Amino acid sequence: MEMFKYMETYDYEQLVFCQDKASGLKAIIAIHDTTLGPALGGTRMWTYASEEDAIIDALRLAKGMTYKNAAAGLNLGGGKTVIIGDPKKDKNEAMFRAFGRYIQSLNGRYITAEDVGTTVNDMDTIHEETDFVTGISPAFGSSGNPSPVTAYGVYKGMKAAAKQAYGVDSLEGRTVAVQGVGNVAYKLCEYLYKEGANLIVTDINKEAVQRAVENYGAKAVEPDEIYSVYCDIYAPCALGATINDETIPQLKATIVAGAANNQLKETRHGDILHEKGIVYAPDYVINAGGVINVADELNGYDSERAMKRVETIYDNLMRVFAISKRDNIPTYVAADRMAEERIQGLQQSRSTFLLNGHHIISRR
Ligand SMILES: NC(=O)C1=CN([C@@H]2O[C@H](COP(=O)(O)OP(=O)(O)OC[C@H]3O[C@@H](n4cnc5c(N)ncnc54)[C@H](O)[C@@H]3O)[C@@H](O)[C@H]2O)C=CC1
Ligand SMILES: CC(C)CC(=O)C(=O)O
Repeated sequence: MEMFKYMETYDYEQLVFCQDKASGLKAIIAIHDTTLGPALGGTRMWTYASEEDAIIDALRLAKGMTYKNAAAGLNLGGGKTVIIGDPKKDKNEAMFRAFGRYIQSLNGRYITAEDVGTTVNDMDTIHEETDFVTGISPAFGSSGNPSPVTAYGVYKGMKAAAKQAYGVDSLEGRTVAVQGVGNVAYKLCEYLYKEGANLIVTDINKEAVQRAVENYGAKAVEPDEIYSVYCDIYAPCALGATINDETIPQLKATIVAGAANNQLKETRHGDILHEKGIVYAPDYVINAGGVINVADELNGYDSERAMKRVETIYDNLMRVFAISKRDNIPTYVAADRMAEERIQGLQQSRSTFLLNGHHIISRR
């Protein structure tokens, strides 16, 4: 992979490789764009098939955060970390402390939080070494686990998508097929169940499936069956790239709306959804609840204020749908346009982010 060529093509600012032999830390911090402010994005711990896969994941996720933070109206840029390893077996305190020191060395250009494979406890360990971490324990006056708030945002966004598709935003009686019932989606299922939606769920973790079956009356299907079930809404809430050449022909849903990052395998898959008349809620717009919540910590965390802001996801999606309809463009293009316009509009008045005494984090 020609790294600088890739970074130049997609306008990345910085890629940092962090290695600590004693603890086994192998982390890649990708900073995409800091026009709007310091790069905020979570840390994913995952077993990658190759180092190149890990680098590509970090880069793609970081770019997604630039767009997510811009579209959510946050004064934050986009970044992300991946730690190579199995979160069930390879974690240790020294690893997250070493990682915290690497974050500190960036002097505020990058602020981290949870993502798949990392927890509030990990963020607390990172916090032993740096202030540039969010999603730390409520005991520190912080916001804790972002997943339930992400779920609330996805639920609100799903209602916006229903309004667009059906003219009413009630989800009562609608059937939602949920792929992956982990931290975000289990809470999402609770919101949907309470509103009277029917749930079909799948997960590679049988216990996660069982929980949703027992508590929310969900019907369970095998992981490869979820794409073809009869439903109104397909909610991808596991990992990315599940909207692809194999899955699109199987979909019966009129809406795709879920929590996963990078849902479209390639952008052309967003074009195909548009051509088929499927309402696609762009991933980074609908799943911004978590980052909105952790970003509120930078102002001294206030849960009520954060939840109010998360509710704007509904309006942000309605704007995206309106742009898509007006210009007859796929919703993912409309969302990109909305985010890019905000970044470009502010580019004139900001230069690349540097710690200059007006650091956003100095407010807490
Ligand atoms: N946690 C958060 O606040 C946010 C999460 N996201 C994204 O939402 C997605 C879910 O996040 P979490 O719930 O935190 O992760 P999680 O790890 O708690 O849940 C993911 C679930 O998907 C399951 N899974 C993995 N591969 C699968 C497959 N092939 N088929 C079926 N199930 C599969 C896992 O067993 C797990 O239960 C991720 O893509 C994440 O990046 C995005 C924004 C914020
Ligand atoms: C989990 C969030 C706190 C931030 C993030 O990395 C995301 O939204 O993907």
